[in-house]
Amino acid sequence: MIAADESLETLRAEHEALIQFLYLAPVGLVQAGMDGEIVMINPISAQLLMPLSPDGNLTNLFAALEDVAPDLRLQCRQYPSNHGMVFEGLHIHLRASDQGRATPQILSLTLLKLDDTRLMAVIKDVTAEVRRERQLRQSDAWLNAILTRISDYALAALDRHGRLCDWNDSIARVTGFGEHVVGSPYSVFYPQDAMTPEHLLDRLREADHNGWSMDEGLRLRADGSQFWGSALIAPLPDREAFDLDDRDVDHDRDCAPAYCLILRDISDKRAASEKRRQAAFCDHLTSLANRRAFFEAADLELDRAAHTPRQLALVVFDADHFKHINDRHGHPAGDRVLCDLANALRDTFRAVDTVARIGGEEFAVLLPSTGLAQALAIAERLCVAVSTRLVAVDGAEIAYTVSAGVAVLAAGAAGASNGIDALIKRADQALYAAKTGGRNRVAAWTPDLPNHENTPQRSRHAG
Ligand SMILES: Nc1nc2c(ncn2[C@@H]2O[C@H](COP(=O)(O)OP(=O)(O)OP(=O)(O)O)[C@@H](O)[C@H]2O)c(=O)[nH]1
Repeated sequence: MIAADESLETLRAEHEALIQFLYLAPVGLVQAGMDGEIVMINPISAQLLMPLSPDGNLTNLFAALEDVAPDLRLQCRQYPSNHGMVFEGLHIHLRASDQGRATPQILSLTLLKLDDTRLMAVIKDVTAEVRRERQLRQSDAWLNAILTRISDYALAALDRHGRLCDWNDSIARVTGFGEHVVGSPYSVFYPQDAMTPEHLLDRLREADHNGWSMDEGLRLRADGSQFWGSALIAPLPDREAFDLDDRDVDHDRDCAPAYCLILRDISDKRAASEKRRQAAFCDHLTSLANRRAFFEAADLELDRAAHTPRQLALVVFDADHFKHINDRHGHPAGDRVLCDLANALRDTFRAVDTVARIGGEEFAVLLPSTGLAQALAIAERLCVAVSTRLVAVDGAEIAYTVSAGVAVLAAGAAGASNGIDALIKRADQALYAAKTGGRNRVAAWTPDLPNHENTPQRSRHAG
């Protein structure tokens, strides 16, 4: 009897020590059921998750993170084994407006499946770490570019407008273009739609500002075939000083080499780099850009618009009565509808637009250099196209519709704006107007639209 009491006491002490550990652990820990219902949560997790919970009620892990990491539920459901790491160090990007914070925050989430009924989540604030990593990656890319064998590259001189100043064998070797390419903008090496004249100048400005500018993506050969390449642009150290915005015609100075372009065929590295990019920037369900990719693209576009005044349009799309579709056909069927909507978006927008899934059934498209009329027309086209589609799931054919809100940042307004959050808020107000106006429609933001932040119909705290 005494032995039984002692072992019970030991058990209690161990349990107490475990609880103490959970409470004092320097990272957030959450134990949940397979449906996300929270069983145990330590103070750090509560601190990090509470501001995200739509209703302030921290009872379900998936619900708390639904707006900022809509993939979780699906990934857990699809995890093939009865225990193991569902994912490790998933970065969840929170905007300032997600939490009423002054600065954005990045959380790292690791999710372990303990057995068929239990999940354990480890949550950390990695904002500072990620910033440092990003700086290191940029330096790495630059060093790599310098150190790799020069024969892999096409090397070209560009004038201050980004036009090719001369031609050499390396250009022919990598791209197949002949001497006639001299005088063309370097976008001649990019597929149609992948670069606008503004983007071309943006890259030059970024090179002026940062010392270099690098991008990776599909490139074009003279015969029309495409390859996966990187393009590094760096200002020449001994170029004549000039102001890019100075459009005075001075022929000699106009044609003088001002930048070097290093174009590289990295097709053999595409698989590895695509895998890395997909993991970090793609939405797991739809393969569209995820929230992180969207906000990074938005910051870049706003920065560009602040330097070179231009319009920037944002369209937010939201599937109508989606809860009803889930309730009637099941969550997996709902997922299929979301994938169908993603395909429709992909087919409708240009390569220079950023098409992203930014919440569960919410999508956003950023259209650089686009005005209101054009954005409205393309959003309308998408809504009409979707309303005529049927998604076949398990013998049923599901019809669905979407509503859209459009907001445009006027040329010259980027510098004075409160960033992308303000633009999202406007597009959201317009979306709300489209919803209350009957759904399956597009609405544009106007100053008289009500601020719906606290209305119960739409509880969105993201953006
Ligand atoms: N299948 C599926 N459903 C999701 C996902 N993310 C969110 N949802 C569901 O989307 C639904 C959104 O519901 P509500 O916000 O009430 O909006 P709604 O029913 O679309 O109604 P309106 O937006 O007002 O037209 C909820 O039922 C969520 O569970 C997902 O990844 N997959």
